[in-house]
Amino acid sequence: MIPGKNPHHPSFRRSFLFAFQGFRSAALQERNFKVMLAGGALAIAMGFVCQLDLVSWAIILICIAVVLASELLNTAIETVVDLVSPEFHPLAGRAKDVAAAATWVTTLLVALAGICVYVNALFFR
Ligand SMILES: Nc1ncnc2c1ncn2[C@@H]1O[C@H](COP(=O)(O)OP(=O)(O)OP(=O)(O)O)[C@@H](O)[C@H]1O
Repeated sequence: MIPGKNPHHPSFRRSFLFAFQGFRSAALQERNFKVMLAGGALAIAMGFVCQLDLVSWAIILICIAVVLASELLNTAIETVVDLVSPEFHPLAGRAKDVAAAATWVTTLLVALAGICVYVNALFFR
């Protein structure tokens, strides 16, 4: 909470608007997040092409959510690091590198999970 601000929590509607504002700024300004949104759209299109069953759709949607959420968290961490350490500092660099690694590990494993789902839908049904 911002110091000195009204201690009452914002309403759900206002909280949702703040979250939407964060999503919008990431979608407009972050190249990696744009790429991941495009990847999510592609995954959904492939789901229709492969005529996924309900459980496979659930797996694909969870995968998309995990990747987008990890990129949003990575962006949040980078933003805070830039705020508290605008100058070069090895710990700032480490924090950004580790946050980026989290995104890439997630993306890699989600891509493998997605391939399993589509291969199963195309060749084993
Ligand atoms: N303040 C800093 N001190 C030390 N190293 C830093 C600092 N800021 C960035 N770095 C190093 O530069 C790398 C790139 O940082 P940058 O802020 O450009 O993020 P990025 O990789 O461009 O992120 P994105 O592409 O997601 O916006 C970091 O991973 C880190 O290794």
